[in-house]
Amino acid sequence: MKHLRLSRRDDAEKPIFWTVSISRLSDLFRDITPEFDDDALIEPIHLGFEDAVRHIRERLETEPCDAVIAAGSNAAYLKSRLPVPVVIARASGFDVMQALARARKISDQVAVVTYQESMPELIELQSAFGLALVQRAYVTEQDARAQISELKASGIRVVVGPGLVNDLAEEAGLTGIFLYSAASIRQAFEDALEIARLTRLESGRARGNADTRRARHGLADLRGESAAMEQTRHAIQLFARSPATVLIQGETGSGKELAAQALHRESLRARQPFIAVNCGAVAESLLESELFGYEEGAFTGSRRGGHAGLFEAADRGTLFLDEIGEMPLSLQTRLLRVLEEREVVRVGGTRPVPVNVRIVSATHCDLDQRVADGRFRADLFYRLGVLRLTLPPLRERREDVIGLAQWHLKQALAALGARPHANLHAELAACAPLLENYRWPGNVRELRNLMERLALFLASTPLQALSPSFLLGVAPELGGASSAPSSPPASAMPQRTPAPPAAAPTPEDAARALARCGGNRQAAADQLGISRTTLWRLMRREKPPGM
Ligand SMILES: Nc1ncnc2c1ncn2[C@@H]1O[C@H](COP(=O)(O)OP(=O)(O)OP(=O)(O)O)[C@@H](O)[C@H]1O
Repeated sequence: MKHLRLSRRDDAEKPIFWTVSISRLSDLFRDITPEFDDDALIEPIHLGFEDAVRHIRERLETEPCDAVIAAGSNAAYLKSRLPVPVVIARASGFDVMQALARARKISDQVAVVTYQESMPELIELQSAFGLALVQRAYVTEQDARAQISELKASGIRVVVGPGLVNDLAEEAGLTGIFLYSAASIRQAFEDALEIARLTRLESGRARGNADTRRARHGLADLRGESAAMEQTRHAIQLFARSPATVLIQGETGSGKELAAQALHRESLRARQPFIAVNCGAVAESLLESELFGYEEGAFTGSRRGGHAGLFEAADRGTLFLDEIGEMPLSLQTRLLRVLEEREVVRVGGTRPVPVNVRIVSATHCDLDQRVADGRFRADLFYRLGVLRLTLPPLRERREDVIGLAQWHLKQALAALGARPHANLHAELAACAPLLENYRWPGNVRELRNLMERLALFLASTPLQALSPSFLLGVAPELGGASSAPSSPPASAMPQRTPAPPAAAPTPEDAARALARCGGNRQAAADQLGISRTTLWRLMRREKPPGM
């Protein structure tokens, strides 16, 4: 979901979030906050309910805030009383299962107390966990307190619930088990980033920035001396002169978005917005209103005055529709109409708004096949692909591997404040058999990630020569092994011969990486050398355990 997140930026540009909690949720907020330092300014507010509302309302008179992040009844209270978006951190099914497993170790008489709604599906887990489960829902603090004393009187000793419930349970001499995991809090922070992005886009605050910051990359950033890359750059220059639609095809990490940005930067629209949206990562209903906008009253919760969609926001610029193959059929019809009429009608509206937008779309999937399967409209396919650009996978242009490796390694070393070895080129050339024989399922993104990993080890051991055996120690996958090491390799590590190419990550690999990274999608994607979009794709294919 790289498009749903603004890139690393100066503090002045970062969205501002306030996390609001009085319970032990504050500790979890505090622990997760540093992970988002590059993306947002996050400040804790240790207040709840009325006190929090009063405090926040006062501050909002003089200070900006893009979203408030809270959980449980406190979040619901704030949501209906604050004029800024309130993102509610929600416990996932996995959180509940983890909490129950912990509770089970203490007692087989467990109560789950949640805000407003109980979880009927938990009944089925009773026998799996060998538990006698009691479920309660509360509305107010008083209500929660009363429920807990009833539970205590009935012999319950362990209570699973949000922060307030934990505090009350412990006050009553029971054991409280906290319901939220780090992963659910991270998800709330991600949601807040997305909301800030959409709100800023709508208010026009980010529109000026989008001109140069969302299209950050130009033609020179698409590196590689192979004939295929030369041709790609040439085609981009040529296509930039035309207003026609461009369809970019290529495997994950092969540079499709870089190419789209370069196309925009080379075109006459370079000073106008470049707006990217991932058609696969946004729910159908949200994608519709995000793309086309909506009128006031179009649906419950719609904003007063309506909302301009991305077509309107990208007016005179470029709209990059990534993962176009994932666009639902109903929206395909609507998109086709916009392309033909050159005007959008907002959801719930009747008035056409003229738009002048160049559409560049990208896909990793075989769109011809989707058309043949009836999953993608043939007329839209032709309309989107007046011009076509295909980015070759890295394994088909092995002559680019060493140059790209050197460039990304130098960048990564510089980011760590470390100097590259004077003979870096020769050292990498000696590693060429390993690097060039590898299959690179994640293409240049995977190569970049690997170089970042290598830079970390080289920066921590400045006297270490970059030899093939050292490289293999850092990146066993180059020799056919699948796991990454957790500590710097021993320099005397024996060299292994390259094994058959590693396969692309599977949904199971994605699930394992997510578990290793505590649910942090960016970290998991980086570990696998894939984009968050690809990770998301793999997760969608993953069957929930036990099914
Ligand atoms: N030709 C290239 N030169 C230098 N770096 C590249 C090149 N191609 C890709 N990269 C690197 O790989 C990263 C991923 O590229 P990009 O996001 O454009 O891939 P993509 O094809 O859009 O991937 P996905 O389908 O997974 O979204 C870039 O951020 C860049 O660091």
